[in-house]
Amino acid sequence: MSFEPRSIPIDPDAKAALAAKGLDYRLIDPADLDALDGWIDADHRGFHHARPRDPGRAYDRAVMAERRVHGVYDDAVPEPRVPVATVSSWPTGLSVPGGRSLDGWAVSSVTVSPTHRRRGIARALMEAELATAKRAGAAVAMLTATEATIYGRFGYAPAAKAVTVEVDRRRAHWVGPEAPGRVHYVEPATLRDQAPAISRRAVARTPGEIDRWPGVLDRMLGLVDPDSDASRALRALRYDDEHGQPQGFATFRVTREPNRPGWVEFDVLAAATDDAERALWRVLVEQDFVTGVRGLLRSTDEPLEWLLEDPRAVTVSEVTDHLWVRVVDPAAALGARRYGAAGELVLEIDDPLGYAAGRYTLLASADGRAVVHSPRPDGDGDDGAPKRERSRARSADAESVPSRGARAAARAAEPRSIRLDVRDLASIYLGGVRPSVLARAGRVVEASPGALQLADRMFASPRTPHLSIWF
Ligand SMILES: CC(=O)SCCNC(=O)CCNC(=O)[C@H](O)C(C)(C)COP(=O)(O)OP(=O)(O)OC[C@H]1O[C@@H](n2cnc3c(N)ncnc32)[C@H](O)[C@@H]1OP(=O)(O)O
Repeated sequence: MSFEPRSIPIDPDAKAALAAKGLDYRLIDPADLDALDGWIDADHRGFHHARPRDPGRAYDRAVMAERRVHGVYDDAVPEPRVPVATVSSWPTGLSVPGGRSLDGWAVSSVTVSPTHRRRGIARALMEAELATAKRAGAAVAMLTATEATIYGRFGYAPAAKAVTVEVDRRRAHWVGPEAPGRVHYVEPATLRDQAPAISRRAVARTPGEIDRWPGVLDRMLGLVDPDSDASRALRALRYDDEHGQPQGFATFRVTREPNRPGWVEFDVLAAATDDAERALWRVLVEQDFVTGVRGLLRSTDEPLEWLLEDPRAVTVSEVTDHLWVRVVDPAAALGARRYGAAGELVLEIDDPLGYAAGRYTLLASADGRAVVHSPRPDGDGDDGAPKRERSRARSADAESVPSRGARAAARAAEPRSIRLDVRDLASIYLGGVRPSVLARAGRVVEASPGALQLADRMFASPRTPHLSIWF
């Protein structure tokens, strides 16, 4: 999905709702630098950051020029050029199981000034973003959240987790295979040309990752403000495969007191291959004169403990809901991913805001591809599934049914169905949690026997979903 995000008109409902509170909801023209700088100041203040200065401000201006940036203005404040609320958004791909990229709508920079909080400003902004996502043709909206209690009311739910991984250096004895390629130290600036392609491939193979926006790799590589202390402390590693092709990179810092062993800290490890992932981990954990290694925003499913003689050298903490997803077009979202098992499953989705409500029939074949049928607009109850697709999916699904009689019964039966809220759909969508776990929590309801077991098998993802950046 690539288009000018500012081409969509401003949401009239939010404009009217905020005008009724004496506030002006505006879409900012990035060429109006005074307005953009006021917005950037409000965004920094809203997240309790220090006032921005160059070159960070120049970076923010460049990033926001690619986005849809809204501010909410109150003429009664002493500095009316600084908005009392902010939000930014942009179209971007979300990797889904099977390797495809789903059209998504990323939402970020949601702040409301403490002087204007709890008057429904964030609600107006968030509802407008959903309407805009729908107009943009996105299948999902998505965000990363400061607090886990804010976004459920708008239909978002955790879809991919992230963890902090710590490794005790003294116990980190490598027993994993040798990678066929080599890891090199490189200057971060030399990665500028290679990082985007490696990163694209790493994103594509991991459900839950979103496309990297222009400029973010410069920030990761410390190139936005290369003379700052933080950037100068950054070291970069690159893995080249046995043919000399770059397949992964990582950046890290060592924090230490004088004459004391330090800690290796990193939050960037992008690997397009398993060899690259292993080799980079190895160099990170096998450093001398360090106490340990701390990797931030890592997967819940890192292979690391299986690569060390002592798996207890690895500890996992700060397990967080990281990627939040809100399904706005279930047919497009469900049709984009591959499924872990063939079958026919009906999803009866409840959505208080209406976007995803309805009955969706998911027909997955043995190769994992699926077609999705939703009710016809005339509401005659026929899901419109072509008979040929239905019988193919059913017969593949019936392979596990033992007897001929049972197979016939299964074929004659109504398709299996589950009932769930749009938030639960978001949580099972990438395979981050099994539908049966949400059923145990009293959220997903098995509407016909065997439906949960089928749903568990279908929604399973061969690779655990993971998002390794904040956005
Ligand atoms: C995607 C991102 O950008 S994540 C970043 C979120 N922003 C921050 O954390 C910055 C600091 N916080 C803030 O700026 C504000 O507190 C915001 C943006 C979270 C909320 O703004 P407000 O305008 O006060 O929210 P608003 O009045 O519209 O509240 C809407 C609903 O959310 C609830 N709510 C708002 N903030 C919170 C919160 N921090 N925790 C729990 N519930 C909240 C309100 O109670 C209200 O509930 P209801 O309508 O169901 O009764």
